Amino acid sequence: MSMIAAFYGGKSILITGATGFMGKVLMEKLFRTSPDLKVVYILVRPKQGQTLQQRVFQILDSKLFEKVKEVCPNVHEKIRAISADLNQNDFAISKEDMKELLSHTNIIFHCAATVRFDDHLRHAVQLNVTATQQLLLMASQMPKLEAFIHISTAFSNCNLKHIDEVVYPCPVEPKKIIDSMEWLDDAIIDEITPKLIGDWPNTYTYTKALGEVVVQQEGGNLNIAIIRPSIMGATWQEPFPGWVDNLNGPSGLIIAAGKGFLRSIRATPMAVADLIPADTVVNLTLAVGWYTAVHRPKSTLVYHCTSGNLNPCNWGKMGLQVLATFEKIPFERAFRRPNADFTTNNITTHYWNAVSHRAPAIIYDFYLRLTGRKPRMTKLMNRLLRTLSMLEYFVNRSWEWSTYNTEMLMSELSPEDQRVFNFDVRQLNWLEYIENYVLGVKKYLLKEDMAGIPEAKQHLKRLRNIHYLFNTALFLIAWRLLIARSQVARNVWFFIVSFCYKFLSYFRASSTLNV
Ligand SMILES: CCCCCCCCCCCCCCCCCCCCCCCC(=O)SCCNC(=O)CCNC(=O)[C@H](O)C(C)(C)COP(=O)(O)OP(=O)(O)OC[C@H]1O[C@@H](n2cnc3c(N)ncnc32)[C@H](O)[C@@H]1OP(=O)(O)O
Ligand SMILES: NC(=O)C1=CN([C@@H]2O[C@H](COP(=O)(O)OP(=O)(O)OC[C@H]3O[C@@H](n4cnc5c(N)ncnc54)[C@H](OP(=O)(O)O)[C@@H]3O)[C@@H](O)[C@H]2O)C=CC1
Repeated sequence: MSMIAAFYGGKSILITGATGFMGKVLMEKLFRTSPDLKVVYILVRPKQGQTLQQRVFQILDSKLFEKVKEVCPNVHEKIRAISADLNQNDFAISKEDMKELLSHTNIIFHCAATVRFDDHLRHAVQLNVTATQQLLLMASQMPKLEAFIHISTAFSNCNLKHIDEVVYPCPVEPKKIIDSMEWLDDAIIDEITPKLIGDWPNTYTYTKALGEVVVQQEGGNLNIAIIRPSIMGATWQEPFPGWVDNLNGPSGLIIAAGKGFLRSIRATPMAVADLIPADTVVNLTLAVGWYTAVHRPKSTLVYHCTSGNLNPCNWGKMGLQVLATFEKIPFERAFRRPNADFTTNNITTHYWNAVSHRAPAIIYDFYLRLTGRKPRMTKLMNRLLRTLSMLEYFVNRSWEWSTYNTEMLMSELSPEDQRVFNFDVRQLNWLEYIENYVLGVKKYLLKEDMAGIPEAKQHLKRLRNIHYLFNTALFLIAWRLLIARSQVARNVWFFIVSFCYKFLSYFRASSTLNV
């Protein structure tokens, strides 16, 4: 019997960010392994015209929850969606709901965050720092609370090269940042943001670092742990391989490459691609929840959930495997044949951006205009280039994350728990994982049918022919223009033609003699 699964039985668990990528995988695993848990409270905001209940039903109706519905048929009764907005005071939770949360919650998993790299500092601070502070305050009023698990990111200290499982101080105290956000206006915040974030690459990583300091400073007597996943990718094994439902991290770029929009990316092939499957993160999170509640470590432990030091894969290997998978499992209606490459310096990056990204977009938009349609490719390409520029920081560097606490925890688990809550990335086969990832992107993100693969392959063949035809025509036109203008080119041309003629004549003569 799994001790961890048994631990969550009968418990009341509060999850923030349950509607997000990680939150859904976390809820799924909790219900599948501990169907006898008492209740999962989730803090949800109404969104896109959907009520809370509609959002919950949509999640439960997805393929991700198919197995859960078999093991825990009354799962919908065990999820209690609480209307909350983490940007508001007291999260805008009603008095009754707050009372219920405070009196019943046993474990908190705090996953909610803004993960946008370009978020305005005020908003990023509100969600990633102030909301964490408020949640800690709530937690301190929960008499039955056994553990508070805060999800951070391995990149919260990406301004360092070697990162230990400790909370690092920030140059400016989080309290001062929170206070200043209250009275500074947006224009001034915009102006001081680069100075405040210093050598952090964006407001996301910076505010996640501040969030950790808040957890450490204001955790009081709570049993707290911090988990730092690296780049969370599709699921590895559970509930099935390849599940992913948003464009963050590599997923959006896999689509862009598979559809033929992305042709080159400024990345260092040898840099470590520190991906970590979402189910691995969730397994570690649940194990940490159990360990923190049962063993009550004296200080706040930080756990790195990374792959680089145990089972490294680099961007070069990952890119090649992604491309190889497109050969077997192409995406439908590609714009061009998938054929991306890595560039390593500014000049080649600008060159390929002009030739492989902007020029085809302009030509295609011209064609759309000619055929009476609205041009859209240049806009899409500009967005892609903006996204690439934001991600570049992470694909041109390698970090070392120590994983002592994570390995210590692994050794504390029973063999059964090591199996059920496996977070040992040494067992991960990257090639297989990446292939399943690409397949998952096709099935669950693009919602493409596998039956369409033969047609997708045909389409790629047509694109290849168009490509050859286009290149040949371009070459002939350029050559014709050159011959018309340059005596040297004409001489070269006559030399080649006469050489070919002589070669053919010799070949014909010798084959006649042989006969
Ligand atoms: C040798 C052969 C080589 C071949 C290579 C080819 C294969 C390619 C494989 C992949 C290789 C490299 C992948 C590198 C990925 C590295 C990621 C590193 C990240 C590490 C960070 C730390 C991890 C974390 O802690 S948190 C999670 C990370 N957070 C994110 O990823 C968020 C990033 N996104 C943003 O910040 C924004 O969305 C932004 C700034 C990118 C775009 O903002 P904007 O306002 O312009 O647009 P949106 O409104 O957000 O969206 C507009 C539009 O774009 C779509 N979109 C959104 N995000 C992405 C994306 N990441 N990629 C592609 N497209 C994206 C979005 O859906 C919208 O589409 P619509 O159609 O308009 O709805
Ligand atoms: N994805 C990754 O690669 C990595 C993620 N992490 C961390 O893991 C955690 C989960 O990330 P992930 O699941 O990918 O993120 P998502 O963007 O998928 O999910 C974010 C969640 O936060 C919720 N949220 C955002 N704003 C509010 C608000 N004002 N009120 C209530 N809820 C809100 C979202 O709700 P809604 O659905 O309403 O928008 C959503 O449920 C984050 O803490 C992130 O920093 C760490 C490393 C890597």
